[in-house]
Amino acid sequence: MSFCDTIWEEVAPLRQSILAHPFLAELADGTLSPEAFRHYIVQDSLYLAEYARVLAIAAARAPTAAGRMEFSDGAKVAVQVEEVLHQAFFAQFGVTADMARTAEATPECLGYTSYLASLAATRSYEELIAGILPCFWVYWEVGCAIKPRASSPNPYGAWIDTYADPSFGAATDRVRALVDEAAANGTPATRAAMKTAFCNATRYEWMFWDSAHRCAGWPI
Ligand SMILES: Cc1ncc(CN)c(N)n1
Repeated sequence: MSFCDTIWEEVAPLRQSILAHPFLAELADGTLSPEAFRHYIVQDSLYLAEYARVLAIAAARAPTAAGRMEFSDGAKVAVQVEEVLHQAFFAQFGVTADMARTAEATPECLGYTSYLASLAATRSYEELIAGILPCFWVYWEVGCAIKPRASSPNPYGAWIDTYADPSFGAATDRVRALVDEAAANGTPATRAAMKTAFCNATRYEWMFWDSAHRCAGWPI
């Protein structure tokens, strides 16, 4: 079994909690409240801006040309493609430019992006790319799980289609291959640290949807 397959199995309970989360169940059947989705999409826009920066750092730190290509392409895609999706949803759900510009990152959004930035700034390249991977893989799993059971028409159909698209699966596979390669060249201590980064980022994915479902902000 590859390193990625092993850590994927280890986070199986977390993944089950993600797949069973009411945010995603309601998104699939189209009953998710517009308020919860608006909360999510505004926070996601803040998230992706930071994620793109983290990918650009991963590109700069990558020891191979394949890594430099993948992460610099990923940084571009995070800014371009997903932002196009967000702009369409902003229009659909009444998010004005002013609302988007003045939005403050929630604890979950700030926690996730700050965690990835800390991996980029103070940890190994191997840990960094292990922390980057759930953003791809978890969404690909969610997109594929939701698509066959999604209601039609569905106000969130474009979101589902984006993450169930084979091109997103192909990008996930390429990042997985880079993580497997890094793990194979690393020490047991490196692999243990990579597993921690992967697990923490997967936790943040659950927390991100959960806070959107509660429309939660800062408690104080
Ligand atoms: C929080 C989060 N994680 C992952 C993705 C998918 N790139 C996203 N758009 N937002």
